[in-house]
Amino acid sequence: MKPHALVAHPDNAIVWHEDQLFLLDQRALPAETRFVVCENAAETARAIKDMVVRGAPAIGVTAAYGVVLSVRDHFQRSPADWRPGVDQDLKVLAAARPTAINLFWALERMRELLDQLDQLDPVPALLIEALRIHREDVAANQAMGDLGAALIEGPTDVITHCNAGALATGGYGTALGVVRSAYAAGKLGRVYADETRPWLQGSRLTAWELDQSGIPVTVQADNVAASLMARGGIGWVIVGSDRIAANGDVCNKIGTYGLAVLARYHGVRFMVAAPTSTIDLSVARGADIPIEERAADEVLSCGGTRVGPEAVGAHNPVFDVTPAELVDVIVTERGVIEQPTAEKLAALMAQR
Ligand SMILES: CSC[C@H]1O[C@H](OP(=O)(O)O)[C@H](O)[C@@H]1O
Repeated sequence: MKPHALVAHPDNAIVWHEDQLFLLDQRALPAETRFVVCENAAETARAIKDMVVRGAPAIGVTAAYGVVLSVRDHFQRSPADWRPGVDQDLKVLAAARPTAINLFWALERMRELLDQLDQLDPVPALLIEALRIHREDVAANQAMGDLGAALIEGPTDVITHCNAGALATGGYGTALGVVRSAYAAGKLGRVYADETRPWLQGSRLTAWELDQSGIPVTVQADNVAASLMARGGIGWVIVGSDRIAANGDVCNKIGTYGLAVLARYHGVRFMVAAPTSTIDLSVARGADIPIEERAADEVLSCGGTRVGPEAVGAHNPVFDVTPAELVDVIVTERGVIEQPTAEKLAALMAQR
């Protein structure tokens, strides 16, 4: 009998159980539900890079647990001189993926605690901090869900892109957190989930999550959104984010920018739901955000079968940037920003 903690559920994507890190393998969903166990920082970094776990906040939460694994390893090996090995592991974790700021935000928060620790055994304090980061993320998503749902008059249908759900976070979800709260409030009819080529986060993960939650969901090819908006009945496009620049430009899954242009053309409102750990005031504008390029094979294969000619390459940027002027509202756990600007973001981030 599997322990309750390891039941495959969207809110159980990242599990610290019996002093081990278990990750629901999102490469296999929905066909197979299996967990990958990470025993150390290197395995955790590999799991992030290979997208066993993905989604900006989920990457941050996972990296925090990766730091706990690192400290436990190095403290056990060398109780008097464990820090250098941990610092090297911090670099390995930071190199896992370049775009989601939550990875670096979580590592910096763990590093700040490391710098303060002087007790003999650092592991308990670090585990408590990682668990706190995890718990805070879920609470932020629940708060955002309610704030975002309050903006929806409804009942209406919405489009979402990629997966910004429980699987992409510590639990509950950002964009899908708004979807969950709006559905519970009777404001949501149906979610149209872009399949989100090439990794299919929408048709595999969002569809699985919403189906598990009993929320009406229809998968659509990425090029259907325009005609669906033209038909009418779509009130909102609701997406997550991997990094929001100081001026309000939003970096998110490739294809988000095109959705924002279509939404503005068709008078559909465009909502970005993201915790403040996704806002990066150190980056002035979206053009300065590093965009991850992944293997050409992700584009040239589908379901493990090569679909493109062997001799042909592929361009596979996996994020793009939506200019702030195309974003109607950014929803964070601290509050809502209509028509985001640098000034409004700075004021929000100055709040404690
Ligand atoms: C809640 S943030 C989720 C965010 O992350 C996804 O990217 P990936 O699946 O490559 O990690 C996508 O951009 C989602 O919007």
